[in-house]
Parts: sequence; C-alpha cells; structure tokens
Amino acid sequence: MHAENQSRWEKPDRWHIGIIGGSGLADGVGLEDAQEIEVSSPFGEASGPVTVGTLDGVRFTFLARHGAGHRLPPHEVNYRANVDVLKRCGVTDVLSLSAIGSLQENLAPGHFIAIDQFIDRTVHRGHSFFGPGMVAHVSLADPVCPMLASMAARAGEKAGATVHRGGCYLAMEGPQFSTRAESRLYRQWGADVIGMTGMPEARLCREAELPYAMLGMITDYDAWREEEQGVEVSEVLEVMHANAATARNAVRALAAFLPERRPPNPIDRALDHALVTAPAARDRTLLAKLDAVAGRVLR
Ligand SMILES: CSC[C@H]1O[C@H](OP(=O)(O)O)[C@H](O)[C@@H]1O
Ligand SMILES: Nc1ncnc2[nH]cnc12
Repeated sequence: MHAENQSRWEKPDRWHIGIIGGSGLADGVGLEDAQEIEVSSPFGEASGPVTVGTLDGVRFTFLARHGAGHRLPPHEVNYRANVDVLKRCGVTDVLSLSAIGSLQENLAPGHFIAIDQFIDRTVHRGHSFFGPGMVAHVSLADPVCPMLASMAARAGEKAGATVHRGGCYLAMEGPQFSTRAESRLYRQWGADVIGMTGMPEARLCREAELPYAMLGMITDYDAWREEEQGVEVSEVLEVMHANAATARNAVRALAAFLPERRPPNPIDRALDHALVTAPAARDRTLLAKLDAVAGRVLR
C-alpha cells in the first residue's frame, strides 16, 4: 500500500457520523439531501445500502443493522462488512441506536442509556478484521468513546428522554431471549442492560479506528423479575416504536451540539501499536482486504 492510500485514511477535522440503526429504526433518521448508495466490502455483504445525507450541515451515513424490513437476525448480521462499509464511506465516528433489555430496577422501559462497558457472550460471529498473516491486538479496556457517548447522552436529554450515563451492556448471542437463570447470572456479573448486537460491532469499530458509542433504548426488564412473564418481542417493538421519534430527535440534537471542528481522538490511532506480524510474514490477500480498516497504518 502506498503513502497516498495511507493519507486518504487520516481523519479530517470535520465530523461525519455513521449511525447504525437497530430494531425499529430501519427507516432511518430523517437525513436531509438523503441519497441511498450501495457500497461493496471485501468482507462480504453489508446489511444493505447506506443512506448518506446531512443534518444541520453535518454529514451522516445511516445503515440499518438488520436490513430493510428487519430481514437479518442478530447472529446473521455481517458486522465486519457493516463497519468496513462505514469506514469506506469516510465516517469519522459511529453511533449505534439499539433496543435493549434492562437488568436493573432503576433502568425502566422508555429510558435511554449511553453505555460505557461490554461483556461479550457472542460466539458465532466474525469478531476481528485481522487473522493469519496480519495479527493485530487493539486495546479494548474502554470500548466506548467517552466524548461521543457524553454528547449522545446530552442529545437524548435534549430530545426529552430520561438518559442514564454509563452502564454495562451484556451482548448475548440470541436470537432467543435469555432464560431466567441467565438473566439473574448477568445481574450478578454486574451487567446493567442486555442486547444481541453491541458486540462484535464495538470491537470491530475499535479495530477500524472508529470511535463508537451506543445510545440504547430500554424496552423491557428481561427475564430476572419473578413476577413478570419474560420478554416478548411484541413488547420490545411496541416500546421501540413509541420511542423511535425520540431517537431520531436525539440524532438531530447531536448534529446541533457537535463542535464546528472535530478534535483529534486517540481512537483514531488505535492501530498505531497494535500490529504484530512482521512485514515479511504478512498475507497479501488479507492486506488487500484491510485497505480501508487499516489503510492508515499498513504499507
Ligand atoms: C427485536 S427484539 C431483539 C433485537 O433487538 C435488538 O436489536 P438492535 O440491537 O439491533 O436494536 C437486540 O439486540 C436484538 O437484535
Ligand atoms: N431483553 C432483551 N434481551 C436481548 N436483546 C434485547 N433487545 C431488547 N430487549 C432485549
């Protein structure tokens, strides 16, 4: 790869926010001058075309996580292709809007939460862009960008939601909801909310040097409350539909809050010290696939 390609992947000082819309948000966030485009990825098929547009003069690219009409279950989403496609579109940061279950009494359905930690219990998903012939180990101690999460929380409040700042998201494989025993176990582990999609999405964004935050919309109390029946998807979707407009307004408010210039973010350079494989031992085919994700650092 050449120096020209490397400089192409340096971040500009203008925001370009990638929005990954989850359950109930497949129809987008109401971008102005919206244009749908198909972007191909060497990592396979993304969930669908992206919609590029603006809000308050800020560039946004929207991708429906489960595809149009909620076609894909959480374990069949190609998270690698989705993140790769957003990177190819030139997004600087990624905000996920997700439906989540609550594992704590005070996190009530209808509330929003800007999460700051993950426990990953997913098992059957492509969870890294790297592999044999190009090994990389990024730091994931703090998987969420504090600056983006804080702005997303503020934006949620501006849109009228009760927003909890910080919380640990347990990513389960699904697609079935948890048993009561699992739900109680996750509470003992210190998880606050539960969903099926935040991982490997967050870890892939870190590998792609994209600051990531999740504004979760709490839809149910999962299965740990003895007196309740357990989760039904109809209940989740009903709460989601009631809150979708607030989520869209939060994105609009975020656009208005963003400072004019995007400051450099340490996550933009997450790969600086992560690559392990010696140049002579690198796999050319894999290197070619990594042109967007790791184009800034690979030569
Ligand atoms: C439709 S209920 C379960 C489904 O909803 C959440 O999706 P997303 O995170 O994309 O909003 C959850 O993770 C499951 O995929
Ligand atoms: N209880 C729950 N478990 C997993 N994913 C969810 N998405 C919304 N509610 C959920």
